[in-house]
Amino acid sequence: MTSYRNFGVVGGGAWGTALAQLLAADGAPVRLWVREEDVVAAINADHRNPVFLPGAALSASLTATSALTDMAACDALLVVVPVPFLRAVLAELPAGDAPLIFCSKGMEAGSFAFPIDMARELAPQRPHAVLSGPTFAHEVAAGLPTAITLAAADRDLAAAIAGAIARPHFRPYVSTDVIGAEIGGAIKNILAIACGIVDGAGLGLNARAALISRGFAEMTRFGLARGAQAETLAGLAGLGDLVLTCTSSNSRNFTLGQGLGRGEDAETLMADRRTVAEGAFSAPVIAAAARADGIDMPICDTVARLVAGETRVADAIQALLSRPLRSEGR
Ligand SMILES: NC(=O)C1=CN([C@@H]2O[C@H](COP(=O)(O)OP(=O)(O)OC[C@H]3O[C@@H](n4cnc5c(N)ncnc54)[C@H](O)[C@@H]3O)[C@@H](O)[C@H]2O)C=CC1
Ligand SMILES: O=C(CO)COP(=O)(O)O
Repeated sequence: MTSYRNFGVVGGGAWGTALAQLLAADGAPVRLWVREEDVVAAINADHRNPVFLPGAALSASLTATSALTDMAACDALLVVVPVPFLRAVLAELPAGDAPLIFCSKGMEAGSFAFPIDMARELAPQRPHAVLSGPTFAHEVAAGLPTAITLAAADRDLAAAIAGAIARPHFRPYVSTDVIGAEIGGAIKNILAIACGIVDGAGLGLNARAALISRGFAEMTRFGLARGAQAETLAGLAGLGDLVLTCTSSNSRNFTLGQGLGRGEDAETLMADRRTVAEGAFSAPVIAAAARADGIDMPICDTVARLVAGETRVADAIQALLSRPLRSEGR
């Protein structure tokens, strides 16, 4: 079985930096591609990423570069670029046959592509995998216990990557259900916004539990229709991540929702922030994909309309609560 030793990480936000640190903590050399020159300089000089992961001390063996060509020497690449910017970065990646392991959570506007779909189009010669689960970046960087799904269509590839990135406190579970892992991560972000809205509007914990549960029903409907396995959606990359981000103000999606719930508008909340709340990008895309496929996703659709400023929180809640009664299995 191939063993991967020379990892590169493409994307120096909070999650890319935390994953690079995970792999470099034992002194292994890890190359991190970072778009922002000030962040490259801070990582190489001070071993810190003050913009995206303040507070985490980084190993000296983790080095940053702003040249994508420097990633050509790596034998596996973790790709951690937010989905709206992913296509442009993939198009600039140097050619090679090192596997791409996608760690971003979202669906692209217009194409309805998940990261793996973009990779099939732009880097078909490379093997592909998905890494997704309940993983706040600052906790992984701090070495706190974490479990995650590592999915690849080729089980041997998944097992080889899982073995190479596993650490005593970081435990990947192997799966071949790539689409399930991608759908779980993309949809939980949208539902985290919904739960933040409920929190910001002071609607109580019953409402939050109802949203998690009915939101999971939406994730399951969408996932099963696209060939995902129920056990993946009920696992770390689906329900596990849903619970994490729907219950914590460490989640950027949840805090965006809290602002919306307090009555602030989405444009103001998202202006000037350098971090991403992927759910705000994915909500209209998933809602449109579901509509096109005839899949009922009222919560995701409502989040999309709230983020677009097309409805107010009070009206949206009223509309959701006044839907006709139905059986729970639907
Ligand atoms: N932060 C976390 O705890 C976790 C994040 N993720 C996912 O990882 C992905 C990346 O998120 P974070 O690392 O948290 O990002 P972040 O929010 O910390 O930083 C924003 C990132 O976007 C990049 N960016 C901004 N404009 C860009 C452009 N025009 N072209 C290319 N890149 C651009 C920045 O360089 C930076 O890397 C997202 O899909 C997120 O959902 C997944 C698991 C955990
Ligand atoms: O995906 C995450 C944890 O698994 C991070 O969530 P946020 O992007 O909402 O902060």
